Amino acid sequence: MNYTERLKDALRESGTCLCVGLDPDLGRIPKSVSGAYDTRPEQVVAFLKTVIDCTKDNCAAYKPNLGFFEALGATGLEVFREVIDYIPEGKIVIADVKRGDISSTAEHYAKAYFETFDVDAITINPMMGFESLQPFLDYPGKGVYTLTLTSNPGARDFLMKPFEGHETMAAYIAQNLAEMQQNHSTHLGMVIGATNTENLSDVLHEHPKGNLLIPGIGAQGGSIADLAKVLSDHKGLPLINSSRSIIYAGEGTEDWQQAIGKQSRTMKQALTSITSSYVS
Ligand SMILES: O=c1ccn([C@@H]2O[C@H](COP(=O)(O)O)[C@@H](O)[C@H]2O)c(=O)[nH]1
Repeated sequence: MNYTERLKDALRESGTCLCVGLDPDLGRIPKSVSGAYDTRPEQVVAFLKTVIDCTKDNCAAYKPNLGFFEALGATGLEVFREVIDYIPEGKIVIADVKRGDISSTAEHYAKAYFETFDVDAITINPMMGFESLQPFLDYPGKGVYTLTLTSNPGARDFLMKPFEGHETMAAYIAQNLAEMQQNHSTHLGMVIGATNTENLSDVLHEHPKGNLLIPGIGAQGGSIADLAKVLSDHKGLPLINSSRSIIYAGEGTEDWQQAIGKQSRTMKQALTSITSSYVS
């Protein structure tokens, strides 16, 4: 099965395009978890397993961000392994690594995430040029989401500036991804921010079948209504990510597990109008 078919199944089975971001911040782990385990890696594993238990009925995908795992030190990758192994079958797992380098190094990033960890998809950074994406592109069944129009204010520094005859550099990236897709078996999707919807039409027009990873709702304040408008004609499948607003929903309370479950249900509900355009 190719990546898009597996993604479609995950959306259909869960009835949502919600992706839960796994960004474990040690300072925000509930006291009942940090008090019960001696080591930081054990605390993170226990917290994230509970997050997964509380959210699995309300999402199609999980997106662990490797920065949070690397911050744990030498055992960070073991924690990452244990957490992704716990994610139920049928969910899409996206390693948010934002890699990109010369080919000999990029080949090893591709090997690490598509072979050693065997995740469904990763995020990549195109800053070193399209040739640096090459090592990721011949993995049938896998997906890459290339940073195209990111959700942060710094997207204005390069990605929203006119470039090579396009209104934005983001649209130029999207056009190149669509062209590269014609000759490669890895699905070439895009990361686009829910906070920058006013600049998204051109980007989506250039890569009309690209699957989308969309951070920026929740803690970053992106509007689901604006997103729904801009996505209305897009043919690629969206995964809409929220991390902090879900996994720390119960911060400071005793019934934090219920709060996480409730917030993921609320997000799933809020995304219904978008999900229903893709899942019948
Ligand atoms: O443009 C981008 C690309 C990636 N991210 C990542 O998504 C999550 C968002 O977390 P929230 O807590 O929902 O704000 C995080 O891992 C970012 O590194 C992004 O926000 N924007």
